[in-house]
Amino acid sequence: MIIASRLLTHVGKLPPMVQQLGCINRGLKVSVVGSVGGIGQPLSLLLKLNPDIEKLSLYDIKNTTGVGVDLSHINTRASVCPFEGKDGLKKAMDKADIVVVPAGLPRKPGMKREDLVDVNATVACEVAVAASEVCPGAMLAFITNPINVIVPIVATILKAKGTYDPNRLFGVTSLDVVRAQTFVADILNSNPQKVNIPVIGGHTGRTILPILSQCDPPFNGTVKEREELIKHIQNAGTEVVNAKDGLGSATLSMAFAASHFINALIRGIKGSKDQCVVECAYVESDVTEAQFFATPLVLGPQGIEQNTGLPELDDEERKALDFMLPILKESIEKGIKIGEDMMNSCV
Ligand SMILES: NC(=O)C1=CN([C@@H]2O[C@H](COP(=O)(O)OP(=O)(O)OC[C@H]3O[C@@H](n4cnc5c(N)ncnc54)[C@H](O)[C@@H]3O)[C@@H](O)[C@H]2O)C=CC1
Ligand SMILES: O=C([O-])CC(=O)C(=O)O
Repeated sequence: MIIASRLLTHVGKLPPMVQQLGCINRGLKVSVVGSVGGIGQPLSLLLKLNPDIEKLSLYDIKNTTGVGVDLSHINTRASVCPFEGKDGLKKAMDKADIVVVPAGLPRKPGMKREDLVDVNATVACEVAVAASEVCPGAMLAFITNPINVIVPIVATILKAKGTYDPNRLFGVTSLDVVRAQTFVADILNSNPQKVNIPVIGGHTGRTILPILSQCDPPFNGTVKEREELIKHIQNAGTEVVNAKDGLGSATLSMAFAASHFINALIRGIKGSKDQCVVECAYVESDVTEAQFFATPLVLGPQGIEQNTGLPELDDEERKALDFMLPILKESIEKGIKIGEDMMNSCV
């Protein structure tokens, strides 16, 4: 059941530790945790191209130096600093403005995203603890699956450490939007970059809800075409996992989607004046009964400036939302419980 479909804002009083005045005019420090992986390498490359990044700090458990030296030869502004090993995490994240996390195990055919939780919860916990110590004001963007569970785990740990700011913690769901834009554009024979479509909820199966009724340009397909399109968007991750046949999940499209999201966060931090920065992401929310939920967010110097709430929904979308909420709530409860159990064990 929907609690509210009005405009909501999370902008509250920040804990003193994480308070920042206005927007940042200097170059930014961005840390990529898991930078040697299938997503981490192309994501680091794309971020190296952003002229607002002054320091690109790379961390992985091993082999970061090679990736760092390679990237460092590219003639763009960001200086590249590679770190590895247990001690390297805090050094890499020290005073970061943004930490993006493509670390952790990907799926193999036959697995669900939820099957990754045991291994990936540890990675998320390590990053949350390090963030609390060395960059408590940073924007944290988690790519690690299962997003629906990982973000509540991180929030719970940050809360216990006294450094949680709900405006600065994001589960990256941009790939769902990128896919929705692409698949709609394929059908409409239009430019995918010009398709506007919110994707709300979470990041697995039927918790991924593209709001086709609000698509611009309009999608006027038949009921069957619409159902097929929604299924295609919801199952796209599994499609890649099966096509890669044991060699992992989406990496290149994810790196593109994540760099798009991080570039938007940066425009927000820099106080972009030319246009409002709006992106969908999975965040703490009171838009529905689910404590974490993806909706379009206005991004600004302090992270989430405004949660725009639920887009207008038609009857089918309302039913789909009602169907997903218990699934999402169960994942969130699980995440909170794992976070409580782990908070002292992953330091
Ligand atoms: N949010 C989303 O839409 C998507 C999320 N993903 C998820 O992203 C994650 C990464 O995927 P891939 O890059 O394909 O995996 P990968 O296996 O290619 O790379 C993961 C990297 O994480 C590193 N790593 C492992 N434990 C670490 C730790 N404790 N600290 C730092 N680094 C650590 C590994 O050394 C490796 O370099 C997976 O969990 C995957 O399911 C993948 C696609 C889309
Ligand atoms: O499906 C996976 O395991 C990776 C992922 O989240 C996606 O591609 O959307």
